[in-house]
Amino acid sequence: MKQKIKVVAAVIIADGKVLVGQREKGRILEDRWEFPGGKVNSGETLQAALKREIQEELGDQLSISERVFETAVIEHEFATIELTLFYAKLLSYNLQLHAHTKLKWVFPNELAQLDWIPGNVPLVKRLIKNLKKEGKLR
Ligand SMILES: Nc1nc2c([nH]c(=O)n2[C@H]2C[C@H](O)[C@@H](COP(=O)(O)OP(=O)(O)OP(=O)(O)O)O2)c(=O)[nH]1
Repeated sequence: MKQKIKVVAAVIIADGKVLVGQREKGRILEDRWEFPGGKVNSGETLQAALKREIQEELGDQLSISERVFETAVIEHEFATIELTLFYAKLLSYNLQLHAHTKLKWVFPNELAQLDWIPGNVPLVKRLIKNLKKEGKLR
């Protein structure tokens, strides 16, 4: 059976845009775009894992709010990913490149054009709808 991996990632919003990252070369799914985040360690809460990952990847502190939607299951060849996305805001602004080639801020109507991790595409479509709801982009 394929390995199941719990992953948590952040939909970081500022000034009406969402922060996305292009995975560094040499990592699984290199060059694809993703929401910054990573694997949850055993015994760690999703929120603690997300804060740790954002500190490691971007060198930044995060304020986490609600889940974007329920945990999604993404089938990759190498594993089954259980991905939970949270809305979040940056509390610092270092945006270091420890896991990404590029980071960029994207308006919701441009999100669908990125070369996403394949399983992310339906999630991005749902996210775009969600972002149109009142208050989400502030
Ligand atoms: N961060 C992130 N990972 C995602 C997304 N969608 C998706 O399928 N994944 C997958 C890709 C990876 O197989 C896994 C995340 O693991 P990772 O390799 O980024 O993990 P990590 O930062 O803990 O790093 P590592 O030390 O194991 O390299 O989840 C997403 O939007 N963001």
